[in-house]
Amino acid sequence: MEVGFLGLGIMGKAMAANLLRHGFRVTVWNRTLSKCQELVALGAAVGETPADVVAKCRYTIAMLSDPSAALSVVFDKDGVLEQIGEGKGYVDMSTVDAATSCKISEAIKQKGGVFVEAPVSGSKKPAEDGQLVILAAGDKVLYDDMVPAFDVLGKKSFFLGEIGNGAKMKLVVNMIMGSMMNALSEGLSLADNSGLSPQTLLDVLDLGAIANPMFKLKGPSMLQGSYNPAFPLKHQQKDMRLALSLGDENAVSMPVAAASNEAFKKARSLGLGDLDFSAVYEVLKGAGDSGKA
Ligand SMILES: NC(=O)C1=CN([C@@H]2O[C@H](COP(=O)(O)OP(=O)(O)OC[C@H]3O[C@@H](n4cnc5c(N)ncnc54)[C@H](OP(=O)(O)O)[C@@H]3O)[C@@H](O)[C@H]2O)C=CC1
Ligand SMILES: O=CCCC(=O)O
Repeated sequence: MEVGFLGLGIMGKAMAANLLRHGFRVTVWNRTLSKCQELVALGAAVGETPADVVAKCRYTIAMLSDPSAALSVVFDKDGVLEQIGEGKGYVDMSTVDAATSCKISEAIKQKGGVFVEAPVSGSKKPAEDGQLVILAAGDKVLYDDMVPAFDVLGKKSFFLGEIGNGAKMKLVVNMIMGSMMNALSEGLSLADNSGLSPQTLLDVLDLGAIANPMFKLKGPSMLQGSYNPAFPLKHQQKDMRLALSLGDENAVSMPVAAASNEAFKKARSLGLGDLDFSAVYEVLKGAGDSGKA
């Protein structure tokens, strides 16, 4: 199967490499074109523009940072819309809001193409290992066509119906994840500031009812102040913002998420946006320290 791949950041690079390893023919494009070279070494071809990739491939996948990047790659000059049409499918796996997805879907349909949104749960390592959870919605025929690729990229894919449902599900999941990261950070800080060993707290958590892979993976590196980005904090804050906006639209009160968003915003304002989202611990640790007598 031949696919195009737009966006070779942390996730896109791992996902495109995975497709190549499994025998897919892949044509890649990235805004910073030099990032394509690593994929070329694995056998990828390069497109000069998103339009170029879509012209060449029946199916094109995108993995881009945020709504503005997702829209730009479709609607701007040399974008996807210039070449999409009858017999071509576009699959956006970026985390965006439902309105962005709907706008892209409508434009692609007007040109005769088909569209699926398919954001993912799981980070850099699951992307490298083909263990993502795919949250797809939109055109069911295109979804079925993409199953061989989804089977390589993920351990499970869900088809959630109409466009927007994949985006919404992803935002709900990440809203919970961001709030949990804040709760863990506050807990580590409280343990530390009240004379307990934060490492022992992690050991206790790991044996109880709230043990989870995220605490297990991120906890030890947070205690070392090591925040090598798997999931950049700026993207987590974007997801909290979009989830809060979904809450606004549906009159759902989300005080925990709102407070967590403030902590992520504060972390961004301190220049931590490109670090892993667990770097929010630096903000909450700081709050604890400043409270000391
Ligand atoms: N990292 C993670 O753990 C996960 C991330 N996600 C989501 O996946 C998406 C990608 O994440 P990730 O790979 O971590 O992000 P990165 O920041 O590593 O990569 C972002 C990608 O988007 C491209 N990009 C940004 N702005 C534009 C633009 N205006 N026009 C064209 N291309 C643009 C970047 O190009 P360039 O190289 O030129 O900057 C890069 O290829 C995000 O929506 C994120 O929320 C979902 C699950 C997990
Ligand atoms: O959007 C990023 C999600 C990261 C994860 O699921 O571990």
